[in-house]
Amino acid sequence: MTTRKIISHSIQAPTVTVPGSKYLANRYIVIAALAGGVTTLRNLPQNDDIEAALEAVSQLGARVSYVDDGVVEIEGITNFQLDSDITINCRDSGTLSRFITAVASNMTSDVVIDASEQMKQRPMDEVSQSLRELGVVVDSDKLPIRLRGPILGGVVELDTSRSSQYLSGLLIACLRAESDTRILLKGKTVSSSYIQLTKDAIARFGGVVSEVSDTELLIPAKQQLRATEINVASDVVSSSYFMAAGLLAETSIRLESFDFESPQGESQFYMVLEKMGAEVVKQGESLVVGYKGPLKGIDVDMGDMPDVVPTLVVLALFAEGKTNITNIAHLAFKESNRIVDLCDQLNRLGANIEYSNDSIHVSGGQDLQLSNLSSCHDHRLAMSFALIGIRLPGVVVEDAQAVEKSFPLYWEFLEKIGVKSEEL
Ligand SMILES: O=C(O)C1=C[C@@H](OP(=O)(O)O)[C@@H](O)[C@H](O)C1
Ligand SMILES: C=C(OP(=O)(O)O)C(=O)O
Repeated sequence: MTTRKIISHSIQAPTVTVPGSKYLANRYIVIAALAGGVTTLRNLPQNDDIEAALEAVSQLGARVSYVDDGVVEIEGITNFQLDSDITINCRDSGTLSRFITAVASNMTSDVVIDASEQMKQRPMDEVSQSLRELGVVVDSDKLPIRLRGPILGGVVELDTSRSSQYLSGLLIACLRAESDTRILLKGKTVSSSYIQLTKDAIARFGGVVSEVSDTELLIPAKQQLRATEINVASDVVSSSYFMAAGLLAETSIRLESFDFESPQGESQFYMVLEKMGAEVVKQGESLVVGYKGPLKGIDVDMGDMPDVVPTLVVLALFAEGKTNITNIAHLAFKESNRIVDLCDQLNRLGANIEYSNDSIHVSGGQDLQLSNLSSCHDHRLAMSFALIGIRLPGVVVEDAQAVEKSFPLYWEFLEKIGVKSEEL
């Protein structure tokens, strides 16, 4: 475990281009594995989750070639019956665990899906139960899970009130099912914009998913997906840390190649900042977020922007007045419990944050005292906590290497924009 102290900053209107989106990459990699031919992915982010995804599809028989920096070719699986059992390690990735459990259900030989101890605590029941209903043999509702396909198809009820990833995984996996699949949604779908991200990714490979109604989806059977060439757009969540860094340093920040077209909820985080009083300017493909004066607390529903809640809470600590964040019960099932762990850690600074099972209430402008903050092995807490050092130099982030999950170069990126930190 590494510990980092944020020492000082000298941020002055920097320009940043963040790496490619892990969200898009996760989708393209598994869909490419099911497609015929060779897919080329450019601007692929290099991080632990994506490494695990590439390893997983290559274990299933896709041929993965590293062509150049950030360029990978994936030749789709041709033989869905492997000679021996395999065990896939999803490490800390919830997205991969949910997606690959469904995708590997197309194999007619045994596959074991495993993951880190942290990931094993996150729910998988909805995935295993729905796959069983679709004809897959699944031995457990918790990781590690041993399964054997194929996916026969049919009608399945799916509860998407804890995670949208269950549905995204099924939409991708059932493209190859033996007969049509109808998915009937139960409960309120959380993080619903991620479903559109999945549908768009499927469409890029020529796949079809029809929306029969708000609660029913139809996936035609035995689809022949076509390999393609994709330049992975930039990561909208990684961008959030630099927007926040600029505002905390009372300067502006320019994000180049910002993915304005993304359906992912977090791509609209700049609008939340605008509501708090930031100046936001779109210049071609760049987004400039500027400081106009102290930010103001707001009331905001973050149900569809789950992954930038830690960034927002850190900003809210330094805003005037109260920020009330609602509709976030699903944050309990992330790498950490992103309601309880996030707030308990920040309260070590004397922040006085209140929370319930689906909301966080931050009173800005409290007197903060230096303290060590544990990331709780959650990359998003590590990256957000580091930003506090811009206002409170000396803050220490424990378990700082958690950033490797999505953004291993985070500390170097911070250094480049003028935030100095050191490993203790
Ligand atoms: O489909 C995806 O890529 C993701 C969906 C969201 O999860 P939930 O649907 O579980 O909220 C998000 O928090 C996660 O980081 C990635
Ligand atoms: C929750 C996250 O990822 P995952 O669910 O894939 O572990 C995240 O990246 O913030």
